Amino acid sequence: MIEAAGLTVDMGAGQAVREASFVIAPGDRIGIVGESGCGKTMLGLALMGMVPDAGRVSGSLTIDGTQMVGAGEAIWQKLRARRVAMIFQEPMAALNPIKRVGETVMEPMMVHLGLGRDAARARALELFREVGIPDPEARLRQFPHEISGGQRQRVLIALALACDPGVLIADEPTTALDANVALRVTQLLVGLAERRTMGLVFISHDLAAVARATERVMVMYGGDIVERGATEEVLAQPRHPYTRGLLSARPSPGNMRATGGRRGRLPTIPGSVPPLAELAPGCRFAGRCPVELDMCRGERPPQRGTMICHRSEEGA
Ligand SMILES: Nc1ncnc2c1ncn2[C@@H]1O[C@H](COP(=O)(O)OP(=O)(O)OP(=O)(O)O)[C@@H](O)[C@H]1O
Repeated sequence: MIEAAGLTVDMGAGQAVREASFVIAPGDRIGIVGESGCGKTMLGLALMGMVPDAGRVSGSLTIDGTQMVGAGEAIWQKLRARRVAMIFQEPMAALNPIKRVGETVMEPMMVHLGLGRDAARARALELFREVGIPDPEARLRQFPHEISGGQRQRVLIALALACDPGVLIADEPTTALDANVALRVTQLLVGLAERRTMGLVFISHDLAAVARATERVMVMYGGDIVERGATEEVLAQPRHPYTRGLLSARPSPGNMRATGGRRGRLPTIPGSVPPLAELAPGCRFAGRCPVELDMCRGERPPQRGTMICHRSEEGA
């Protein structure tokens, strides 16, 4: 349904996504993982034709066989919401605070599907039931601030499903939620993808959620997809040093101690030495790169084609 080949997003200051190639077929559940700033959201936005104005998209992206790189807004509007939909980060920011959530969910059905108010309301009610919102009649009339974080996320899922998309992109759908609610939202997304034979692109820092939600995973680092494969295999036997670092940085009592309590930071891998001798001036790891960056070229600022070392504030 979606095929990307050499898909690149250039933000002017650098490439947020570099030469990404992959296929998403109906029912595929694919994870995109990697640390903050590695390009996950920008890749999701590229699949929606919503890259910020400063960005330039090149390469190839076909949706249902139509080339979308260079396609005008009119073509995107036909596909967006109907073929590809996205759940955006931060439910509170993604919902209009002065609009009842029912109205928000009804709007795309009236605009894109041409449904009248009554039909759109009936369908919104059905969707609220499908995503597990209790007392859906009452919820339709509420404002975003009147419902819990978990329910706001479910409203956003209902909104994304409004036009029955073939692929749903969920950008950090569980990050703002506590562990129990996050687990239920993850299970909901998997169930929806299975029932509807809908593709699911699950973007997350949360490797446990990715393991639950997806069958395949792509690991991004500095705009590149550095590793990919069956989720179970990649998480159990990562091949790329960056993936190994990412996995060992998972917050656990052990590595919380190793990192002095800094969640999500990569701990030092004892004895690891960068394979390239030349390091950036001032690199505070002084020859002991904590993530074994096999592509570190010691350049500062990082040049196109180099991997950016996010672990060192001073060095690249
Ligand atoms: N509006 C923008 N204009 C210019 N550059 C941007 C813009 N938004 C993001 N970027 C840059 O694009 C790169 C990729 O950002 P992106 O938001 O895709 O990362 P991410 O992996 O989704 O991070 P996070 O997990 O924090 O959301 C970063 O270097 C970021 O600074």
